[in-house]
Order: sequence, then structure tokens, then C-alpha cells
Amino acid sequence: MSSTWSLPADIEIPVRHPMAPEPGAQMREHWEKCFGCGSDQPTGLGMTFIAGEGLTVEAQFDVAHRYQGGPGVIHGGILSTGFDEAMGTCCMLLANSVVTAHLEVDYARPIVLGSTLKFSCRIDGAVRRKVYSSAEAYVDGSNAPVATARALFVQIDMDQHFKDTKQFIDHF
Ligand SMILES: CCCCCCCCCCCC(=O)SCCNC(=O)CCNC(=O)[C@H](O)C(C)(C)COP(=O)(O)OP(=O)(O)OC[C@H]1O[C@@H](n2cnc3c(N)ncnc32)[C@H](O)[C@@H]1OP(=O)(O)O
Repeated sequence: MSSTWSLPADIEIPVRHPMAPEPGAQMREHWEKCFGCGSDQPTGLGMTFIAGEGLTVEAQFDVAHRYQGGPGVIHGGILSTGFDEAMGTCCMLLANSVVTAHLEVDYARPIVLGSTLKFSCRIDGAVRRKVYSSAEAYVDGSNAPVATARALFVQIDMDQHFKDTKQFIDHF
């Protein structure tokens, strides 16, 4: 790994929200038209999420042929999208809405089309509105991660953040 990523000295471990899904329960999509998780987004990844213990989430999606980058393998941007969505959903264990401020990925192995890509994500800590997360991605039959990622999410006020794009919301 070539990352220079480091966590801030004043980081604290936040409390999982009491209303967060129980460990083992499926976590819902955050927006039905989202490319990562939306059920009303036919070209999207269709990711699914299971809440883990503590501040952890497991996520996955099937690597369809339309996600091809090089011959027979996933496009790197799609893999990064998977991390973004999985780690962002993990932050929802705190029951606040977040957006990605920083995301970095180390690509360790090519990922073959047709694989099921699985993500193990966690919240590493928080400072004010900042939530720090890290994750690894695996494919079946491999104990070593095929990629790793670290990200910073920032908690937002939904009404304020999307005030100029409300016309895209037909219903909640
Ligand atoms: C969809 C909802 C449903 C919930 C969704 C759950 C799953 C979602 C998964 C997909 C998520 C996405 O792809 S979201 C789409 C991609 N991301 C975006 O479009 C975000 C675009 N950026 C922004 O809107 C803005 O820059 C924000 C909101 C990130 C921050 O702006 P702000 O609200 O004005 O706050 P600001 O004061 O600037 O920053 C707050 C703190 O974060 C730090 N900070 C900000 N950016 C960075 C950065 N790149 N690197 C380091 N630190 C940073 C600041 O120094 C500050 O630290 P300190 O002073 O406190 O120390």
C-alpha cells in the first residue's frame, strides 16, 4: 500500500445509533435512484448491505459484464464506487446522512467479471461532522483482499445539501 492516510489525533469512537439495524439485519437503500444501491436504478450496482457488530457493515454486488474495464476485469471506477457506497452505508449506523469528502483505493488484484465482490467496512472514528471509514474487498475463494480503501465522510443536513436539486426527488 502506498497510502499516506492517517487518522487525526483527536479522533473519537462514535456510538452506534440505538435505532440502527440489528447485527445480521439487512440495511435499506438510502435512495431508490442511487447508482450504488437503488432498486429503481436498472443500470446500477444493486448493492446489498448487512449490518455487522459494532460499527461494521458487510456489503456485496455481482460484477456484471457491463462493469468491464480491461478485458474480462472490472473497471477501477466501478470498484471505487462499490467502496464509496459500502463505506457510506456503514456511516449510516450513526443515523446521520453523509457525503463523501475523500476516498482512496489501493487495487491489489484484478477482479474477474462474474465475481461476487464482498466488502468489509467499518467506522474508524469521528471528529465533529467528519466520519472516518476503512474497508477491504474480497472475491470468493480468496482470503487476501483484492482491494482496500479509506475514506472521509462528512455529515450533512439533507435539506440544505440538496436544496438546489429538489426537482430530482419525485417522492420520498
Ligand atoms: C446522500 C445522503 C444519504 C446517505 C448516504 C449514505 C451512502 C452514500 C454513499 C455515496 C456517497 C457519495 O458518493 S456522496 C457524492 C460525492 N460527494 C460529494 O458530492 C460531496 C461534495 N462536497 C461537499 O458537498 C462539501 O465539500 C462537504 C459537504 C463534503 C463539506 O462541506 P461543508 O459542509 O461546507 O463543510 P466543511 O467545513 O468544508 O468541512 C467539514 C470538515 O470536513 C473537512 N473536509 C472537508 N472536505 C475534506 C477533504 N476532502 N479532505 C479532508 N478534510 C475535508 C473540513 O476540513 C472540515 O473539518 P473540521 O474543520 O471539522 O476539522
